Amino acid sequence: MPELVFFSGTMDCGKSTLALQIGHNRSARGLQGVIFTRDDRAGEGKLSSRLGLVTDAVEADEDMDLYAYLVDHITRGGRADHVIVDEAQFLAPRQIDQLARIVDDLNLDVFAFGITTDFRTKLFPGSQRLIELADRIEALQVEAMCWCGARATHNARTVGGRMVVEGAQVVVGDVHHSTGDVGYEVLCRRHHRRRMTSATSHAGALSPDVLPVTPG
Ligand SMILES: Nc1ncnc2c1ncn2[C@@H]1O[C@H](COP(=O)(O)OP(=O)(O)O)[C@@H](O)[C@H]1O
Ligand SMILES: Cc1cn([C@H]2C[C@H](O)[C@@H](COP(=O)(O)O)O2)c(=O)[nH]c1=O
Repeated sequence: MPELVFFSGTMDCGKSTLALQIGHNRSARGLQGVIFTRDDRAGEGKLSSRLGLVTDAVEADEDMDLYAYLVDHITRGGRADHVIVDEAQFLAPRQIDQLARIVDDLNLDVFAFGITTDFRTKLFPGSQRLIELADRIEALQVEAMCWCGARATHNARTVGGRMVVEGAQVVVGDVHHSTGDVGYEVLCRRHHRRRMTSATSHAGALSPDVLPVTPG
C-alpha cells in the first residue's frame, strides 16, 4: 500500500540527505520521482544537503496545487513513481491534504521531510497537518547534538549567537552561521528553555538556575 511518510527531526539531522538517498536508490532501480521543495537555502527549485549534494526540484509555491500538478504531469506523459517533498514544514495545510490525495487517489508513495517545530517550539502548520495525516512518522536516525552533548530536540534562532524569541515564523537560514547574522542552533529542551546557546553557555554556567527555596 502506498504511504504518506513524514520524516521529521531538528534542523541539521540529515533530512535532505535522506531525501536525496531515497531518490537516488529508487532511480538506480529505474523509478522516477517528482521532487518538490520550498525555500531551500540553495535557492529556488533546489533540494540541497549540507553534505554537498544537490538536485533540481519543483518549487512548491504557496498557491500550487500539488495534486493537480501530478495529474497534469502524468496526463502529459510524465513519469511519477513516487513523490519526495523537502522543507515540508513550509507547505500550507491544504497542500499536505493534496499530498494525502496523491497517495490515496494516484497510488503513489509520498516521502515528506521537515522540521516539526519553529524557533518558539510551536508546530509549523504544514508539519501539524502532516502529523495529523501521515500513515507513518519516522524520526531521523542521526541525532543532532546540543552543545552540552545531549540529544538536540529543539531549534533555536540566534542573532549574534544569542537566542531570540521574537520574529516571523519563516526566516530561511542555516546553522553554523557567522556572528552577527540571523542563524539557527539546535539545542536540548533544557537549554532551549534557558535560552543558552553555545555562545552564551559560559555566562549561563556561571549563574545556574537556583532551586526555589520554600520557607520551612
Ligand atoms: N563535513 C561533514 N562530514 C560528515 N557529515 C557531515 C558533514 N557536514 C554535514 N554532515 C552531516 O550532514 C547532516 C546535515 O544534513 P542535511 O541533510 O543538510 O540536514 P537537514 O536537511 O536535516 O537540515 C549533519 O547532521 C551531519 O551528519
Ligand atoms: C527553526 C526554524 C527554521 N526555519 C528555517 C531555517 C531553514 O531555512 C529551514 C530548515 O532547514 P533544514 O534543512 O531543516 O536545516 O527552516 C524557519 O524558517 N523558522 C524556524 O523557526
